Amino acid sequence: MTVDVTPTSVSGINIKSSQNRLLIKNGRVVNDDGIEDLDVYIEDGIIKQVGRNLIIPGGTRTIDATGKLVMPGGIDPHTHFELEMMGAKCADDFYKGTRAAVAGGTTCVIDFVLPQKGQSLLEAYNNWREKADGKVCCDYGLHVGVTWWSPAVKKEMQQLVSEQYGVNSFKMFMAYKDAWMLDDYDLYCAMETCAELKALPQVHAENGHIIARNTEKLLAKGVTGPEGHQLSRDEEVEAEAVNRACVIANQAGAPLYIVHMMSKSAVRALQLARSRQRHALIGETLAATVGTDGSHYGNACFRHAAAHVLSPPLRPDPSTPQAMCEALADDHLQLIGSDNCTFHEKDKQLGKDNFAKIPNGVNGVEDRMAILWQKAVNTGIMDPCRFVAVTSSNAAKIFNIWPQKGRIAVNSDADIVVWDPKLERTISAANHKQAVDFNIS
Ligand SMILES: NC(=O)NCCC(=O)O
Ligand SMILES: [Zn+2]
Repeated sequence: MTVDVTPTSVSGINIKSSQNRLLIKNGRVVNDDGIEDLDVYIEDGIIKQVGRNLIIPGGTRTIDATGKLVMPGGIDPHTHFELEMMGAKCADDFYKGTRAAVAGGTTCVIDFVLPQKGQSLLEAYNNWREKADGKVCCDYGLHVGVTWWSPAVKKEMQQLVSEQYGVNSFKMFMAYKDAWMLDDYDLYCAMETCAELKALPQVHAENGHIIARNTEKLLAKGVTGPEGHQLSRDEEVEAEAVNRACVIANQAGAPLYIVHMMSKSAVRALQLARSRQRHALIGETLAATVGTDGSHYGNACFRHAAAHVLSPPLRPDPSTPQAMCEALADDHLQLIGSDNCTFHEKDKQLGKDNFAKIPNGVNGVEDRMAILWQKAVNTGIMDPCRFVAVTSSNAAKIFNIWPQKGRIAVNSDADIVVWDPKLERTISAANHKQAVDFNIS
């Protein structure tokens, strides 16, 4: 991600007030380490006072948050806006995607720059900045993908971590053979470079060679529908790659962040690796796997089944969603992202006769916080403080973003959501850049 925050554009959002002073009154403030009944006063996008009976200037716009929770805005560590992959382009651009994010209570997203094989990382980074700047409705940062390896890539990684770019995380793929996948040698080199640069390596952990061979075998047997997607890459294929990625990170002397962990087997592999690892192992899961399971791949309707195709896939084991909530609650996993990567129906049709050609990706940037609230907080698996940790403050800490983010405290950026526990969603959000609030109901 970059440390820079680009200016926000709020065009198109129903702005209720352009005042730069806002008081959120009578709410319960939730941080990752406690809950208190407090009022929050914001001026020019910065939290100026937190307490009761605050003395504030006249004419300040007030939100009555009685019965509501006042929480740090969500940070979604994993989105793909305007990404081109598998012959299609994601339906959400940076405007639509970040607008949806804010409507769901997320005030910062971290997207992925994914260079084509052979493409300059700097060129790809600049392209992504061009796509996003001026369009985003909330803060954003960028992780950069290392999709091929050479001394030139290493040099560009060194440049990208400089203050000019501020990147501090690089993502490598162990899947998508013949596209973004790195072999183990190159993955080792990339992780060593991350360790040298004090950047955080991230991996998509699935065994791309096994997936490729299983796909050939399934197609030869006449399995062409979306059910073939999960059959070609079961839990073991994910867990093996998690273990291998941890071993390589350990050898490279690097910490490791594993994106979109989708199965109980993968979480077990991560837990096992933690007992021997020299550096931190961080696990992210997705709203999709907390929200539902892989039974959709058996749906007779191609449109329905293909809409659920993402990698790693949703798992057929129906106990997976609850297990993922428990893993987040117990700190076996540390974050929940959306991996928002939406495709129009016509694009999913590219794989009508061959599941391996269905563009991979689902929605979730708007729904991430509500899904976790419903599945984990309302069920008693997780308390609101842990909810704040896994949806916001852990990302702020892990990616070292703006230390003042992810926390409701004096002098923090006023990225705030007012959360209605009865409606199970945000009813209002304040964005620090313009100190506006908007009603999304
Ligand atoms: N996850 C997925 O299926 N699509 C987005 C690209 C990726 O992260 O693998
Ligand atoms: Zn992704």
